[in-house]
Amino acid sequence: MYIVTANEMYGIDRYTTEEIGMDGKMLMENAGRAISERIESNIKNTDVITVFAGSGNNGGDGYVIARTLLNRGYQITVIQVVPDEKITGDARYYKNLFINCGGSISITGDPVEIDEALNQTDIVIDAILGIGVKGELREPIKTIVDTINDSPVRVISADIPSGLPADEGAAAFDSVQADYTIIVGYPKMSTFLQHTAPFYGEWETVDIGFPESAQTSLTRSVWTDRQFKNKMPDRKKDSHKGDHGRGLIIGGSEEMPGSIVMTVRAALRAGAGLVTAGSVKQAIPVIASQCIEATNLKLKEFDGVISGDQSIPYQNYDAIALGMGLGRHESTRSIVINAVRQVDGPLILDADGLYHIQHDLELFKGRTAPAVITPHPGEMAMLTGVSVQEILREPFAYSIEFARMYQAFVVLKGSFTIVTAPNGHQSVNTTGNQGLAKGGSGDVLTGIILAMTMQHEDLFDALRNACFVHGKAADLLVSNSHSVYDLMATDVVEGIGKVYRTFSAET
Ligand SMILES: NC(=O)C1=CN([C@@H]2O[C@H](COP(=O)(O)OP(=O)(O)OC[C@H]3O[C@@H](n4cnc5c(N)ncnc54)[C@H](O)[C@@H]3O)[C@@H](O)[C@H]2O)[C@H](O)CC1
Ligand SMILES: [K+]
Repeated sequence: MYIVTANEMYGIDRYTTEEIGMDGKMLMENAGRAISERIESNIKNTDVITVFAGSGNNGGDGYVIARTLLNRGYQITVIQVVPDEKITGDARYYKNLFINCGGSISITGDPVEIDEALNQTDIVIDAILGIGVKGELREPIKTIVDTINDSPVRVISADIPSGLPADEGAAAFDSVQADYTIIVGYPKMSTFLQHTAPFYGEWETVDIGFPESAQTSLTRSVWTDRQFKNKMPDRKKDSHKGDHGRGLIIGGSEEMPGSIVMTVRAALRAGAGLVTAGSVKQAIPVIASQCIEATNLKLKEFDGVISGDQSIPYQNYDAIALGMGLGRHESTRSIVINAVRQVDGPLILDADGLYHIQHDLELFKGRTAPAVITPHPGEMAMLTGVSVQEILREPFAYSIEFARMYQAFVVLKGSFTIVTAPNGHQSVNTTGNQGLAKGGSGDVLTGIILAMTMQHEDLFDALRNACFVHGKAADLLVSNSHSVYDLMATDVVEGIGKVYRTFSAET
């Protein structure tokens, strides 16, 4: 499922009308009808419905919905929140059809009248503004949006909650709070941003007839169950441990032996053939007792942390993960710097590994094998020199800038983790829940990433599948034996098996 910006959506619209030759009116009729079908399956036939229609094509969709539901016997009226001369083009055409079918319209922006209407309404269809919203809401629309939000009525938004920007980047906005949004064509970027996603309520998309060829330039999508299943490599019956990768995980310190344990366990559960944990001698007994399946590599230490002054036989491994529980001691830094310089297979940097590389990012440009960074928004802010708020406001843009500039894969973690490839292609993960907002979750993800990297031919697929498995494990656990309160990172490791069983054709 592709994710679009407003501009990309307008481009698809233009292509469909100008190149394919579909009439704009037909698209609007298709949109209004498809939305009406979904509305019908979400309401009672006794519900009193009010459509709020604005001046643009979103208002036009509103008039198609009003006519469709009126003709199906629903009690439905329209409040047009802009003066009549603003209704032009296709929207005017559909307004006239609604009137010709006996529909009734009141034209008002008066909050008292609107409040009275809301008191007699069960369902609001929000067709005030679509993806054409620009800047702050003007009056009377701003007050109307507040009035709708203050009312207990159920709100169904057409395409996008009115006022909400389709794209990332907006700091402040007023928006209708929808209970349910029926999105036209493709989900917009704001469906997957932490601060804008909640305005959509539940959502789904409707197909209005855009041709497949309209999608060719799109590079941003949601990673789905089906894609996970398609891209998950088969395990051959005659395979042996060497076929599933030999991974090295470097991290841990005397004070923090736990996080590398979670990474190692997750890598093994996720299917890595052989995993070696490289750490200080003080941490190895903990790692060895918690993951008896792993082998250990005792690294030189300095004051309880891994010493930067040593060489590591990276060439013996298929992929390396580095950083969890490493600590921020100056003497550890050159382990990270040297790894970025020397590891000539896939290198995954996480946690303190990212801290140590922050001033030497240029080294990524000299690598011949891929690098993966797995920052949370705070770490991404550190790496890019902007605030966390800025990262959260434009996670797609900051990820793409980093990935392109340093030719690295970026896994920007969050409620919608975004995976970005060096060529700028992006994928959003929608599995996972708030139970994952806990210490250790990132360590587990890194272990899964390491295992997936060694089992997939394509690294972008590996990263997307890793994020999928991590979130899905949490989802399955929360829907069965756990809750978003008690879920721990170690539970998520155990949940990996549930994901594989659920998606495996053999069980
Ligand atoms: N191909 C498609 O995606 C289709 C989309 N449809 C629907 O059309 C809208 C987009 O329509 P558009 O006319 O471009 O924009 P809007 O309806 O969002 O409204 C523009 C309208 O709003 C006024 N306005 C803009 N900003 C503000 C503001 N801050 N305050 C107040 N008023 C504002 C502006 O003056 C314009 O008059 C899309 O979302 C779909 O719902 C088609 O129906 C089918 C094809
Ligand atoms: K809307």
